[in-house]
Amino acid sequence: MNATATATVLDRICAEKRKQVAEQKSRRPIQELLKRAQDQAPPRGFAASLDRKVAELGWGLITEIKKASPSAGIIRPDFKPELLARAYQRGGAACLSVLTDQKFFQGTDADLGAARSACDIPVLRKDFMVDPYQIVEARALGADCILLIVASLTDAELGQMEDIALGYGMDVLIEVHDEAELERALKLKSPLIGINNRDLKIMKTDLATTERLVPLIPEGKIIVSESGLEGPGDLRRMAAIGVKRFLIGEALMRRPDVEQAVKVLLAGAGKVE
Ligand SMILES: O=C(O)c1ccccc1NCC(=O)[C@H](O)[C@H](O)COP(=O)(O)O
Repeated sequence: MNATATATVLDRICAEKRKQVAEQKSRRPIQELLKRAQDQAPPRGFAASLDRKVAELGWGLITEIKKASPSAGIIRPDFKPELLARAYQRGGAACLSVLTDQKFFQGTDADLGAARSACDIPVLRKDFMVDPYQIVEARALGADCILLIVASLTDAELGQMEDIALGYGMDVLIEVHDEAELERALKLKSPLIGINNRDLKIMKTDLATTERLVPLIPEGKIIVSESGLEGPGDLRRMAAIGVKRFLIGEALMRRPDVEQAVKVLLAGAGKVE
């Protein structure tokens, strides 16, 4: 069996990303990005915003701006990042996640800028980080937080990219899907641990992933349950194990009125002590 035959979706996305970054480096040298990153206003404080919303509403939602995905195809044909960002904020979101990958998610870097300029809440650049160049690029675009997927990086790469992001004052969401990845994530500095309920190798989503990993996470870490969350019952199920911060994309993106969808979700979940 050759490598291509066994490659997962995540492998294919990361391989493509490495090619794109190599091209991008020759189009836009790192010196230019470093300058733009220095000129940005300070990051908005991603984890702090989640904490404030948990104190205020009982829940901290990271609502995602995602036009399409490998698992679902086109999710939202009528796609206006700035309108979605404003509506999410009005609905009660703590933070935004904006997909900037073009080939697999039909996102763009411009989507991030448009969304962030349209609201006051912090924004995660949701992309597949494979090179330190992309961390500087994220800050140059104005991102307040980046995602590092443990499954696609070595320990050395994780440490290096985390250090660059923390050096800029950005937050870093470290994403894991199983026990081995969690063990590696816990060696890093960032307190933000995202448990992805979606298995990126087989594209299956199961909320039991969060339930299985939460007991293994020491106090002091901030847990975010990601993917496959749909209704108030899912939030209450997670609250039963102490998880009150969530990253939600598709279930909200499919609703015509995302402001109302967030309000209904939060009201339905109630305030759980
Ligand atoms: O969503 C996908 O199909 C996907 C495929 C391959 C890699 C990553 C993928 N999703 C990224 C995400 O982490 C989700 O967009 C995010 O957690 C929100 O999930 P959902 O609420 O299920 O849209």
